[in-house]
Amino acid sequence: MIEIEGITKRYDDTTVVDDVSMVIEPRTIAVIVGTSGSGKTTLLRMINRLVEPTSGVIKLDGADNRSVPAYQLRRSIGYAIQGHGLFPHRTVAQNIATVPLLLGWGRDRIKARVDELMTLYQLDPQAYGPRYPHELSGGQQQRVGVARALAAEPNVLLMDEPFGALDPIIRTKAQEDLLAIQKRFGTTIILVTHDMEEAVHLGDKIAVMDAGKLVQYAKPAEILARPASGFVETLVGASERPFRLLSLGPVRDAVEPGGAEGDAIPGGATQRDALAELLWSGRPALPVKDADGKLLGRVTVEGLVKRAARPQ
Ligand SMILES: Nc1ncnc2c1ncn2[C@@H]1O[C@H](COP(=O)(O)OP(=O)(O)OP(=O)(O)O)[C@@H](O)[C@H]1O
Repeated sequence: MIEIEGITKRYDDTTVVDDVSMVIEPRTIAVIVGTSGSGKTTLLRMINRLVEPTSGVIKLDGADNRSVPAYQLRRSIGYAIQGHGLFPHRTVAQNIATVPLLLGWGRDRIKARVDELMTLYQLDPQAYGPRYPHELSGGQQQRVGVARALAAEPNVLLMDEPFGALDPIIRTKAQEDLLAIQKRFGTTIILVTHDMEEAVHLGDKIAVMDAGKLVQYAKPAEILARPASGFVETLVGASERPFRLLSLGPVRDAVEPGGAEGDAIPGGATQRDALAELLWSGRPALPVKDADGKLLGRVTVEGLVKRAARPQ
């Protein structure tokens, strides 16, 4: 668990993070969003003490993050940034091995971990391990950056716009990989992004920052349905709100009795996917099936539009 208590950062007379308090539950993802310069990166970097706060306390599993030396703290917290921050003159395998080496792991353990992470990220260790970062694509470099951040099995992973430079398709894949890995290792993740869609998709909770202040910290559905202020509403994008709400719910929750013509959509797909499919194909209804292929009912344009208009 990460407890941020009344944390403030001032540079001379300027307060860039202003009395922020929030709790990040273990094994969850908290996403920080906000306008440029609102203090997101500064807040993130106070967790691993790349920035020292002016006042306030941050506790990791109950312990003040100043109770150990900063360099030691940083070895126990993964950190992934936009542009990946890979060491250009070290191979991919050496990059991933950085923190385990610092921690004094044995050779065999390091090799096993590097191979495990590379395999997990679909980079063949034999082929890619000896390469240098410039010999990889942007998406591959990004995966190596996250693999490196995860190498020493940190309980906490800080990510600052990790997918910012990726094209939309690779970005979606990177987000899915992150969710799968977070489930597998139970990592607690704090991620900064400009992209509200990404925040809604990844966040168990979303923290909205404005001019150094935390203006709302809530589940995505709550932020979308009940933005705490005009600022949050604008950030969320009023016109896209209905679609974002639909992207939170599975189709199986929107099923109506009856059947429909054509290929079925799986119950686990999002309601947004179903609406897109309906609009795209010009059909009024789609059959919905569960994972075993059993017919659950149908989903209609009308039903989905109603759900989007009336948030729970
Ligand atoms: N070392 C520093 N000295 C003085 N001011 C700083 C320093 N670091 C950051 N700031 C200021 O603090 C404010 C918040 O910066 P920060 O990088 O945390 O914002 P951000 O929300 O992450 O922005 P962006 O989305 O553009 O990355 C900015 O106005 C920035 O200029």
